[in-house]
Amino acid sequence: MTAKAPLASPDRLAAALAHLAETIDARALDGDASSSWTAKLLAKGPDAAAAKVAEEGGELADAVRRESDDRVASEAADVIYHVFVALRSRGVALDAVAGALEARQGTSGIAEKAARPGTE
Ligand SMILES: N=c1c2ncn([C@@H]3O[C@H](COP(=O)(O)OP(=O)(O)OP(=O)(O)O)[C@@H](O)[C@H]3O)c2ncn1[C@@H]1O[C@H](COP(=O)(O)O)[C@@H](O)[C@H]1O
Repeated sequence: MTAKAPLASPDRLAAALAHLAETIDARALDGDASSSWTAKLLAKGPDAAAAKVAEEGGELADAVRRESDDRVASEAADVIYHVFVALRSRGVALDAVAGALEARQGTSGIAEKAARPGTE
């Protein structure tokens, strides 16, 4: 595992994510598909949003494997944007995602997996 800097400014990331979520919400309400990628994607529905999540996820994986740090950050931003659009297209509130993350806080992934029914 490489020893890179941890998240140095969580407030900056939180602010960027909140701004992105608000922009996507605004586009969902009155975006114009001829001038807004978000509105165009939302108009196509959840299947199109899902396809972009899968495509961008693959591009991020490729970047993690063999591209520069800048490319990894850029592809991660693409994934986050398209995940937000996909959630909006399904009408799944970001609060629900926050709740899922909060529920996992303090529980090791290894402990969670071991506690699943049928896991020995
Ligand atoms: N963060 C993003 C963002 N990330 C990626 N994209 C767009 O997502 C599209 C698909 O990205 P790709 O890299 O797959 O582009 P591509 O390979 O040419 O696309 P394909 O031909 O493969 O479909 C491109 O048009 C990108 O510009 C984004 N579009 C918008 N945002 C944010 O959403 C805001 C509102 O954007 P509009 O809705 O377009 O006004 C923007 O100000 C940004 O903050």
